[in-house]
Amino acid sequence: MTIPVIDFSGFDSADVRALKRLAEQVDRALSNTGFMMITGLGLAKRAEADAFASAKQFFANPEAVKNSCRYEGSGANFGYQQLLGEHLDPTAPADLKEAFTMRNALHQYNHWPDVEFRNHAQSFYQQCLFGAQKVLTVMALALDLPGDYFNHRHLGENITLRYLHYPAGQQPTSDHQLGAGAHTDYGTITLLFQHGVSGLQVLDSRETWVDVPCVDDAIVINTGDLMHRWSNGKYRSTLHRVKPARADQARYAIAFFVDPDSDVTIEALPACVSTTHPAQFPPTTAGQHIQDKIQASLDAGKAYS
Ligand SMILES: O=C(O)CCC(=O)C(=O)O
Ligand SMILES: [Fe+2]
Repeated sequence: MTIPVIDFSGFDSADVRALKRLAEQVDRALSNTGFMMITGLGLAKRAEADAFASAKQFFANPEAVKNSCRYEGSGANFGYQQLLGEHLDPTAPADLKEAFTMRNALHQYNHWPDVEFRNHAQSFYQQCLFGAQKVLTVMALALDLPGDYFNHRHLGENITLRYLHYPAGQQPTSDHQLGAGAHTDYGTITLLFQHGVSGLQVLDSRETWVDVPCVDDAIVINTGDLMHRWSNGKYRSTLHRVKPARADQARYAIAFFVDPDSDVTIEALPACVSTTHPAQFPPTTAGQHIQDKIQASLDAGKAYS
């Protein structure tokens, strides 16, 4: 399985042929593997560097400092989650990672570690949103929808920036313990910044875990469960996982989850339904699906404690 690299620099020309070509490339990648690497989105490099610097500085703090912004629950979906705080695979041991999760980061006024951390996070969130909107536009065109169809349904309520730290030198308790357990993402698309250290793996159609390389200046983008349902199974929500960090090298990554507003109903889009391929899933609301999945990843800990 190879994950295609797609150059989005033609997006801004608004040339109809360039957009059509992008839509075809995105459609193929999301139907085949559910994963693509995108270059040329035009995000400010400085914002990404500042966000990673902030993340590293925050995770280096003592536990007591980090816990002053402790994650309170799936409803807020905001704050610090300590090592072993989550089971992305609810059937596996806890993940060897810590995280700082920031849902709807432009409208969160409390619980920030400090002003600089907040400024960097909000700047990077804005950059990611700007890039994500281009990708959502191309996806809408690929699915025969008006170009702004998805943008209107992703106003920010469930859009979440997440700093991840896979610390060096953590000894897994078993082969089943990972940096991040096997999971599918919950929403529409995820943008993932790997910061030059690999570790992410994707399950291919032969049930083999394939390493995702770090490609300079490329953002990994994958589709999640709700896009799978919206597209009536056409766009994949592919299982992926992260290996534990190496003994001598920590891994930092940033994920940007682009998920629909809570009251958006997700049901098969007209272009994806036919008499031979009727709707495969009952309608659901985005909020319900996202809450159920987050809660499962937190509740799973109880079975292991
Ligand atoms: O750290 C990574 O590379 C991936 C993390 C991930 O898949 C997630 O947070 O959903
Ligand atoms: Fe993921």
